[in-house]
Amino acid sequence: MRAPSHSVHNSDQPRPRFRTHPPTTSVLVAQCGDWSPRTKVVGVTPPRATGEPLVDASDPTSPELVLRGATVRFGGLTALSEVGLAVAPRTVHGVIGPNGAGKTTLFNVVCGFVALDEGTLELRGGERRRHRPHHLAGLGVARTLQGLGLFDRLTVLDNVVVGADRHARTGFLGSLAGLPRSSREERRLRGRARDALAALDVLEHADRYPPSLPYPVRKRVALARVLVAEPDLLLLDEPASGLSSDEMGDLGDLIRGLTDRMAVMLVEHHMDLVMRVCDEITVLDFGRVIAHGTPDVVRNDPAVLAAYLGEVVD
Ligand SMILES: Nc1ncnc2c1ncn2[C@@H]1O[C@H](COP(=O)(O)OP(=O)(O)OP(=O)(O)O)[C@@H](O)[C@H]1O
Repeated sequence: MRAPSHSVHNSDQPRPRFRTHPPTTSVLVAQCGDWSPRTKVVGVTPPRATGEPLVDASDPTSPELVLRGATVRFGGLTALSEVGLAVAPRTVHGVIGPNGAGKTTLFNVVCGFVALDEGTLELRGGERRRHRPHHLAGLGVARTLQGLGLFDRLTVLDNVVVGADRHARTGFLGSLAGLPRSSREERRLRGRARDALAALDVLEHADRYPPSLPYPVRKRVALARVLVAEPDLLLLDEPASGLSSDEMGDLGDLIRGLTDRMAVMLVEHHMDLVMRVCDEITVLDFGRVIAHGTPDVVRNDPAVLAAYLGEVVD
């Protein structure tokens, strides 16, 4: 790993740009990019490496996700180093950084695919170093995959019913094992799946099979499948890949619309989309947080500009 060419943020010492407040109530009040005019309470000051738990499932204003001192090593390589981050409810929190910065590793930590070597992860289910990926739905977290992961041999509607599993009394695995669902429950889940498809404007394709649909439609179906679980926190991993600029504009509107119901953590390379939709952004480089704040703060941060070495950040 090459040595950082600039100073890095120590998660124990909040950067002077941020207003620091007592934990949990600490907020940045910000106007965000092109999404003004609106003044919204967004963001939670990045937490210190140690301290009292911040996530409180009974408090709708508490963060959905808190990482403290998050460190992951792969052999001799430190992929994440003392990362502190908090995702406020009903906001879009972007995670950006150059190639190899640690974005995917961070995502995988939240999803339970990678365990922390040091530090803690808090979700609504409590503080932990690692949780199992199959517990994610129960913790109110859903994720999209870079690949769409749709079942080709299931109709669009059935693909989305699979995502409603969290709300089923007899889960998808249970039904695979031959446990019957009542017809009432089946109707309820199908109703939910139809609502999710309608919300994403793809209900007309409910009876079709994914391979027969254009890519942008399949992307919406994949999103419907995670939204039907009604997560508190949605993890979006490069959702703009493969979309045209018009489609990206629609996606931006869609992501903003989700904040009525949930928080979104967005890993994305398309800076225009990130700057447009995010309430706040954490910037990683060499596994460390080098900047955090609103799009306007981040896009003008010299450390961010240096990390991108001339890439346009707007
Ligand atoms: N399983 C692994 N084993 C060893 N090294 C890994 C592993 N996963 C990631 N790394 C290394 O950790 C560092 C961070 O990788 P990561 O994929 O998280 O970065 P990224 O920001 O997602 O990059 P990109 O934008 O290119 O996808 C890189 O140096 C990468 O080579």
